[in-house]
Amino acid sequence: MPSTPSAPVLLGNEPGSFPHSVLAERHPAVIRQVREAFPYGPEQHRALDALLDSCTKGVIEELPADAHDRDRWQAWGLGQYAGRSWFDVPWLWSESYFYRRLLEAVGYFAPGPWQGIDPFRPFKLAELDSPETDEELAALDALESEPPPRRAAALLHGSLWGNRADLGFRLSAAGAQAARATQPAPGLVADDSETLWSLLPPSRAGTLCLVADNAGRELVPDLLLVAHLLAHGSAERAVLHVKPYPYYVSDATTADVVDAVRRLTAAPGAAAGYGRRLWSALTDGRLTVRAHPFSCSPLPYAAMPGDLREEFGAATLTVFKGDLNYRRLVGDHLWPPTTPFADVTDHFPGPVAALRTLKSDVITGLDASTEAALDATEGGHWRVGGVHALIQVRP
Ligand SMILES: O=P(O)(O)OC[C@H]1O[C@](O)(CO)[C@@H](O)[C@@H]1O
Repeated sequence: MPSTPSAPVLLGNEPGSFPHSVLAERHPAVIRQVREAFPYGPEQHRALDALLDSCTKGVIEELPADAHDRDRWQAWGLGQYAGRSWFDVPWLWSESYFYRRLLEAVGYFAPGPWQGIDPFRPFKLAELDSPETDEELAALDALESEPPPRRAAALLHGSLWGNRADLGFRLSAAGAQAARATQPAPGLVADDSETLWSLLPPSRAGTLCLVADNAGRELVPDLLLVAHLLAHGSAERAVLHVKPYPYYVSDATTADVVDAVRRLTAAPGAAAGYGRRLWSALTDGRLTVRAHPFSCSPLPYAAMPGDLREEFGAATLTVFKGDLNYRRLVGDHLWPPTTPFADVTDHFPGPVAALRTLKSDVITGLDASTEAALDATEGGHWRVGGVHALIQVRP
């Protein structure tokens, strides 16, 4: 990326900044919520106390010697960061490691009765079962009479704005207040949807990769979009990339995909048809689910391993959903907002798109007038409030 200006990596050590609030306030709130959601035993409570102490006042500690993924985390920088404050290392790294340690504290990885029990599952299920999800699914009935391109556009926007439904984000009072303050004026700050559709013409054979973000009310519209694209020939195959373990509270895992598809098949009206199509696409291999370890890595996608690079390189289009995936795609830097999206995704091996609502300071690809208008009307809140969104594409 020779023409791209360098920009500072985001750290969490500036009091008053958004990253600092995530480490100092949101992570303790996540520990509290998880503790209250399950009847964990004394050992787990002690481990959660220790994590709370470490992540707010202590330093990053090594993984236990017998941890199954110790080598992987060493390769991802653990040796370099151990012993340093959680606030002084790259924010992305610190957040990712927090979720890794939280799962360990509740016994998610260790053989035993709590192995594989998702500490965020109650919150994810509550959202999937909510009246809002019912309403969103009922709205599909009216779409049935629309011509396929209009239906596709509606489903694309459903998937995009579904990214507002982020359980971790709601734990931040600042984020929720900012969102309320500027409603009801959500707007797209960049819209490359025409380019996106040009990469998915109805007759095109090829593979669509969708790098999913949150479960529940984001994953459901993601799946609806995938079902539509498969049914209308915009993609012959689709690969849904999910997380190999629970992460950032509501990120989707394979279990969440199963819950979402079952929710669709059991729904009344048109939603059930989408569910049945997804079920058969999964069964016959047109839709596959991938849970690559790198999906939970604390590193940007510029550092992805060869197998993933090959896979994305062979896809017709890879769509990255959500804020965190955006940060990892463009690099977790405080870029000047007018930095071209094409420059910061230069490393990516194929056509790539981002569908994201804005929930962190990272932003690229704005035109100068949009940036000026946002700054003038909202100060810095537009970056983190979750009320604006973007569709960016690098063919
Ligand atoms: O679910 P998303 O859209 O990836 O958002 C994750 C959120 O979590 C954060 O990492 C903060 O924890 C923000 O960057 C982002 O707002």
